Amino acid sequence: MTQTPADPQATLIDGKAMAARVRAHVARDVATLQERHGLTPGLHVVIVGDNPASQIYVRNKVAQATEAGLASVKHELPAGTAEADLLALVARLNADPAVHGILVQLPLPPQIDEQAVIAAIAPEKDVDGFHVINAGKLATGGDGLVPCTPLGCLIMLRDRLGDLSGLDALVIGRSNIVGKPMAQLLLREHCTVTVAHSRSRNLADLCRRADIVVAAVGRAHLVQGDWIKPGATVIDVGMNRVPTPEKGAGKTRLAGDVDFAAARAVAGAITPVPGGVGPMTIACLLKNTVTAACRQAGVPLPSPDSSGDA
Ligand SMILES: NC(=O)C1=CN([C@@H]2O[C@H](COP(=O)(O)OP(=O)(O)OC[C@H]3O[C@@H](n4cnc5c(N)ncnc54)[C@H](OP(=O)(O)O)[C@@H]3O)[C@@H](O)[C@H]2O)C=CC1
Ligand SMILES: Nc1nc(=O)c2c([nH]1)NC[C@@H]1CN(c3ccc(C(=O)N[C@@H](CCC(=O)O)C(=O)O)cc3)C=[N+]21
Ligand SMILES: [Mg+2]
Repeated sequence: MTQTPADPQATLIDGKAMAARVRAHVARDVATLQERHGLTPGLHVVIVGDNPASQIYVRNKVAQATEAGLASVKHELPAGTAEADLLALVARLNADPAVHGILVQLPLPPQIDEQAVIAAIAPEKDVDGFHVINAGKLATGGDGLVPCTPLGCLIMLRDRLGDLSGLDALVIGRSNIVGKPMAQLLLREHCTVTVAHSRSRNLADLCRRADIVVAAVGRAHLVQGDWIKPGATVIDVGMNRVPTPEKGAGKTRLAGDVDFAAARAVAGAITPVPGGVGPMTIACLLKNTVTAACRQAGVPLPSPDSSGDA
């Protein structure tokens, strides 16, 4: 973990490879459930409108779910869908015993209240872990469904560091879907957790004290290399499209919230973007669907303590 002159670069945390291992594990569990109980976990993904980035994510989610042996269905609704119609679909999926997981892709068009839709999903089918019941369970020590992105980050952290107890963790960002649940998970792991946001002062100093930095902001290169404590573990959740004029007009590339090249020279380990948190998010969605299906069917998880389970 310590940097020596012979090893000046941080270890890359290969989220893509780790996600493939989690998915292989999910696939084994799905096969076991089929064999022992005739149970096929079903994941239904709902997308409203034709945001191209959302279309790609949803296609990847459905394809990876299918490959792992889940029954996966995509529901595509037009951009002008009324809230009542989306709520009616959610109600139908809630009532269908073959549906174990429901994901409504965010963001939703402006005429639809996202909170109302999340609240309408049956908490036991809320594989995003966004429902207030699941958020409340995470905050109070219950075993609800945990949001996929923070869960993926935690699996990577535990793979890298083992026991996280007592470590100083900084989470940058306080959204309900990433920052807050990430902070709750790290607290559950006995870290000393600081949560920073747009009003935080001295972000650089907060960062310099952290053994673990999770950046979930949505601003390319916000976190500078000289903010990183030598040897720290850096998890970059950010997914930012930045222009690459050298590749031609209008071309972009994906970048995280961390100045990767600079941070890599100081950190002990760091996730790349792409190939870090993103693939783990999708793998954890499949994992949550299997967890949800087992609970709904009243059967035990085939392998409860596997693949860096949180
Ligand atoms: N890889 C993956 O699987 C996923 C990636 N993402 C990516 O992660 C990033 C964050 O997503 P999300 O949580 O939904 O974003 P939000 O926009 O909901 O939240 C961003 C957070 O960052 C804070 N913030 C904004 N500017 C600063 C700043 N200058 N300094 C410190 N904090 C700041 C905001 O503070 P305040 O609360 O004060 O406004 C807010 O808490 C995005 O790039 C998103 O694309 C998201 C989900 C999944
Ligand atoms: N209800 C809901 N649940 C979500 O989990 C959800 C959502 N809405 N809305 C959008 C965000 C974003 N998100 C990503 C998942 C995977 C990658 C991913 O696989 N990224 C690849 C690269 C993808 C690319 O190249 O564009 C990577 O980082 O390697 C990215 C982003 C889930 N989200
Ligand atoms: Mg948002």
